[in-house]
Amino acid sequence: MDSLTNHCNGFFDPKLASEAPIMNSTATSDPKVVTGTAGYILEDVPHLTDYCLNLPTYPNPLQDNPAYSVVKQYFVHVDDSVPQKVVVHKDGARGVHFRRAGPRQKVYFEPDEVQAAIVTCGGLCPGLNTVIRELVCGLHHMYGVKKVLGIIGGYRGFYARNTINLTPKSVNDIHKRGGTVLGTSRGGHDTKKIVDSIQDRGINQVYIIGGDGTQRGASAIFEEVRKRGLKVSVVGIPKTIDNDIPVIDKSFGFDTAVEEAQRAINAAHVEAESVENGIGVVKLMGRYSGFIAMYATLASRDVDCCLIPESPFYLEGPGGLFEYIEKRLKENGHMVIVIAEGAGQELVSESVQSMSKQDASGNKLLQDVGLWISQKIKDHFAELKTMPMTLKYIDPTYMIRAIPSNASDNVYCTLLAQSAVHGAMAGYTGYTSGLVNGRQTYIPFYRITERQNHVVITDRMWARLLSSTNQPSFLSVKHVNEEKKGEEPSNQLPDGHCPDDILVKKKISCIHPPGC
Ligand SMILES: Nc1ncnc2c1ncn2[C@@H]1O[C@H](COP(=O)(O)OP(=O)(O)OP(=O)(O)O)[C@@H](O)[C@H]1O
Ligand SMILES: O=P(O)(O)OC[C@H]1O[C@](O)(CO)[C@@H](O)[C@@H]1O
Ligand SMILES: [Mg+2]
Repeated sequence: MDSLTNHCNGFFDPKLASEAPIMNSTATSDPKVVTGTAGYILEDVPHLTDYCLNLPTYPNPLQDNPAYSVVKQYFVHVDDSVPQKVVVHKDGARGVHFRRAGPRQKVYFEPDEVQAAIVTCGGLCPGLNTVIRELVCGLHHMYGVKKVLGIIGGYRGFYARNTINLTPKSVNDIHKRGGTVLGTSRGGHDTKKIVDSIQDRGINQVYIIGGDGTQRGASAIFEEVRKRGLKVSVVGIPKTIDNDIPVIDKSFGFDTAVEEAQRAINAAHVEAESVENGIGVVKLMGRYSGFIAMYATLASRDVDCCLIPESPFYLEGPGGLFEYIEKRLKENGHMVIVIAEGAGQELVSESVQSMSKQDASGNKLLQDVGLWISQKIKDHFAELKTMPMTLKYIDPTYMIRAIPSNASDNVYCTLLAQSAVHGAMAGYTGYTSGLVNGRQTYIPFYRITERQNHVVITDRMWARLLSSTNQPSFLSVKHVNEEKKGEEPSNQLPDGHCPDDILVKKKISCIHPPGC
């Protein structure tokens, strides 16, 4: 393999490989922001030509592909962008936009020149294999790219493990399996070693599938690649079962996980309603964000109480959980509680000795809130003596993420993967491929990594949940006002997502038009 094919200049003249790359004026990776009339802002993504001069372009091979040549306007117009907010006021600014994903007229790689690599990092999520499959097939069938490496075992696989060759044949039916055929890991991100490996192997397109931590790692890789002047497109594909990645509509595998959670909730409901004063407790994933618990609750309608990390609750006294459980049992004879793994951690730490351990990636390891709350409820009713009850605790944690993705997630994964490939072939880099308001876009890494997505408990979606379960909000009017005061003003958000458009404005600097 030619180890120089991923150098900006080495592609043309091997002698230049040892020299410093020629950079143009945008060599530092400041955000690329374009402004237009009526408050239009494009938060653009980096391009290889930002730092590699005189790169040759080639006609997109898709123009000769019979499947695509019949499509009117198949190629995306260079000025197409997608608004982050679709609800607007008549006098409001047009706001932040992202570059629309899709194939471009010109590409910056010849098929034979491409050496792609795919890696999966972080926890499992339904759909990982589908994304891998569609990256391989997209590269192969749409662009004629034959060389695709699978990096084994997450980031550390770049420098500590073997790679495998991925072909359309070898990935043909992997989408029917849960997990990731490449394996995954936490920790082990060593930017320099990873980029050394990218350089040594002649990799010039890197597809990095993973959650918030992974995207931070991808951003570091992009910066190092850029610093070294390598012609390497670094592309993130957002994966998170917790739906905690901001900006995007939702993450792939989320619907599958919510659907699978229904089975656990159904079981808890059947168990609970079959005995006198039956209580079913189901613990679902959600380290810092309670989206799975919230959507699983809304979908099921059998849940009487949903507890998530974003909504603090308390057990004893008026308005507390125990009071509500007693009331529900008196009214209905049974109840179901869904609790996200990150809920009530402050309460658990009070009663269980906190170990404050971290996993290999630095994520806080949580106490088992499901077991804890089940025991607390049992103790409460044992003390009460007047109300015998039966509690069944179900923990389907890993079952909801280790399954293959459902049909709609498969389609979603396919579009994500194909968009990622189109972007890399067109020379874009340093971006996450993501769905914004139903459209595929390229989002700069800093927008993905600057914060986590959380359920906003003063938003309509949480209100819908409260009205469907009739559970207490556990919040006083004072709390709600404080919560609202702490938020950035927002009027155009998808329900249940944090406002985030303001955050970035503090960080970005305009580069176009001059003087902006
Ligand atoms: N700030 C960071 N800089 C560089 N690499 C990071 C950073 N944070 C995490 N990583 C790396 O990213 C990989 C995945 O991180 P992590 O285990 O936090 O999972 P994740 O991508 O957030 O996915 P999920 O939380 O959904 O399972 C790990 O290999 C970790 O070392
Ligand atoms: O046990 P593992 O593999 O670290 O994964 C658990 C974590 O992964 C997540 O699903 C995020 O991917 C969290 O909800 C959960 O805390
Ligand atoms: Mg994470």
